[in-house]
Amino acid sequence: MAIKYGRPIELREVARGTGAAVPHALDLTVRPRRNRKAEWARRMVRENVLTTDDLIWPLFLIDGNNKRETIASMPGVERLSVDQAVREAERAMKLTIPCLALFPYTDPSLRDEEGSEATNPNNLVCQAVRAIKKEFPEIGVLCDVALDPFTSHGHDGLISDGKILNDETVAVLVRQALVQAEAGCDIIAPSDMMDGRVAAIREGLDNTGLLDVQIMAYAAKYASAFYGPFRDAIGSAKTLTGDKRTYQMDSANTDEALREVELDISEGADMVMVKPGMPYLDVVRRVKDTFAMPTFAYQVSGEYAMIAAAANNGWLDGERAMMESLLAFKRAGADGVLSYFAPKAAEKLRAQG
Ligand SMILES: NCC(=O)CCC(=O)O
Ligand SMILES: [Mg+2]
Repeated sequence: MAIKYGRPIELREVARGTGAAVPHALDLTVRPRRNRKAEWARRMVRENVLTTDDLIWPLFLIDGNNKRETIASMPGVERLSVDQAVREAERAMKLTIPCLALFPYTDPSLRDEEGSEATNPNNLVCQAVRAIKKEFPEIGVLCDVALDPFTSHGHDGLISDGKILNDETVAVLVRQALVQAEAGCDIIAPSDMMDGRVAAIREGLDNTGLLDVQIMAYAAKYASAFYGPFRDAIGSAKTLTGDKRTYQMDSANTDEALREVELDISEGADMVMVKPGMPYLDVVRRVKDTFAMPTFAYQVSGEYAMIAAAANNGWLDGERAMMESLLAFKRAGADGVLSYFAPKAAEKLRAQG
């Protein structure tokens, strides 16, 4: 006799209730709310989870010693001297955040038209990479590749006659990537949106024997108003002339994002990124579904600032909004999120056990 699983039909509807019909009960067989009736039940059917493994923590660097500077448009985020960045690396280790991303505030006296400080093997980023990797070799360090923290005009590339030069910029970006990789960074993340930079950087790394250095391409990076506070943080807000729409993507497009991502993968990107985050979750989903690559999203400074400002005004429950916004990236298919909330979110996740 075949084994029958499940209860006989006549037993199914025997509830633990009184047996009496509920007045005004709707004739519903399916009641989705049953699976939400208690925390244990909600946990059991939960489809997506956020863990500390999903977080990449961006840090801002500044010259000096034992220095921490607040950033007015990013409450709770500071610029850190290298020694303080090492302390945050220790905090990240304890919080089991797998990776840090480094962004420098370059002293204005070191900024020039060509962004030459970007290729100085002893610049702030390289110093921080060496210091962090020396004390905490087990934490991942990601370095951004683009010229905007280093140029007097605040653009990511070289300019001639008001135009951003693609191929000339790529040559400089390769040199920037090499000094960072030689300092010991684990992931090179080109954020400049020049065409062909991933292939050129991969070739440069491979020719130098840096075969294990990964590339996370800012593959679909949009020209966005949400980067405002970041430009305050790295000091390029005041100096930026014009906008970045000839190289960053038009926010109206998603097919184009797929073509950009496809190119970067074909050029050797190990991981791809969509940026900004929350306003572009549709792009994250399409990229993940199309390429099944490790896919990251950047919850950028403006997204952080909106939540932080509303929370500081008492208009939002900041902690809940933070966790909900981060989980949204997982739901959209992201494998991880670069977020200024990383340490706070990790603390909360660890407190929850
Ligand atoms: N290349 C890194 C960024 O541009 C970050 C933008 C932001 O957080 O607003
Ligand atoms: Mg591209």
